Amino acid sequence: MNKKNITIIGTGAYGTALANVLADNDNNVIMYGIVEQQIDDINIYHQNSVFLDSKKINKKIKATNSMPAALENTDILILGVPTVAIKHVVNDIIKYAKKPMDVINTAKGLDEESLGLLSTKIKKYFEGSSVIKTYSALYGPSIAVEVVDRQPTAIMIASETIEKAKELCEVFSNEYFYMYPTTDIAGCEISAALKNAIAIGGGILKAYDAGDNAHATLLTLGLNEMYEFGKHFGAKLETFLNFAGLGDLILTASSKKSRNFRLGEKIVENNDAKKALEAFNLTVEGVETARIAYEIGKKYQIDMNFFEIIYNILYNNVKPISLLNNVFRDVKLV
Ligand SMILES: NC(=O)C1=CN([C@@H]2O[C@H](COP(=O)(O)OP(=O)(O)OC[C@H]3O[C@@H](n4cnc5c(N)ncnc54)[C@H](O)[C@@H]3O)[C@@H](O)[C@H]2O)C=CC1
Ligand SMILES: O=C(CO)COP(=O)(O)O
Repeated sequence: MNKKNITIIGTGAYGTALANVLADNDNNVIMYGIVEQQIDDINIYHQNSVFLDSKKINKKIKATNSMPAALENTDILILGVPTVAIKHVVNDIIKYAKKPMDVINTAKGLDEESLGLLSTKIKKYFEGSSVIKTYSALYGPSIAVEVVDRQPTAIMIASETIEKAKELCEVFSNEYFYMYPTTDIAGCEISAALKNAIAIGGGILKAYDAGDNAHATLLTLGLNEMYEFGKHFGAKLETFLNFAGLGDLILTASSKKSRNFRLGEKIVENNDAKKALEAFNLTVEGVETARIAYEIGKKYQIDMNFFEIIYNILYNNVKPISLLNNVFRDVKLV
């Protein structure tokens, strides 16, 4: 495989983890960031301590605060910022990119405006420009810190064609990072977004010490609601059984390494979602997703008992105990 020139937008936890995989695979990797401290940390100390403690990353990774410099000769562009920042960064990318690129999104969210898919929105942002050659996105259980530790990780890449997905698998895959190709962008995206809200529920149940039976039941109900939701967007069942669906749901709704899970625990500690959110200064995509999923559920009359409960806890001042009291009552399976 030829060396690729890869630009990662964002110097956060996941962007850094992917940079490490790609540099380990001998690609040229440059990260674009807006926080000087993170850029210096990467360039000088070969670490990104705000997100990943003092774990060392590949010395070949470079970082810059100059978008034009970051986009000098890019073959593959990775959007490594949270959903809320995507519009802003794409505007700049269009201004400074020099040639058409394979664009890969990593954000896990939904589109609020159209009550639809984030991929549709991202492609729309690029519309009319010639800088996007193909669109793909990464999904699956991959907590950044474990990827940086080179612990075995398996995820999916969803592209518009299977040929492109397979080609990109070659770029990312190595002995600790396995990538599975698919064209089911909708299934992957819905799984990835919705599991974050379910992970908040996982943290809530854990904090109440609800037990392993309850936890397993939540995962089962959550997976069913994810699929019920996905059907409205033409998603395929097999994606929900793959790394993007079942895999990421099990991970994030069970692990203290997940920020969404930890937010759930904090909500119980505070007995109040608003207070917990005020004190929680980390990227938690599940909060916005719960609201948008709830709206989409209403629009398409999708039966989503779990999402209604979690929405009410997050936005309507309903106490977190209501998850324990209600989620096991109105059980509907696919
Ligand atoms: N952390 C993880 O383990 C994983 C995260 N993801 C997803 O990746 C996406 C990014 O998450 P993380 O890396 O975890 O977030 P993070 O909170 O660790 O980092 C976000 C980064 O984006 C940067 N940023 C924000 N606005 C920006 C802008 N306008 N221009 C340039 N940079 C900007 C911040 O400075 C920060 O460096 C999220 O959607 C998340 O769900 C996916 C898989 C694993
Ligand atoms: O999506 C993730 C792992 O696959 C990361 O989960 P959190 O955003 O909850 O930390």
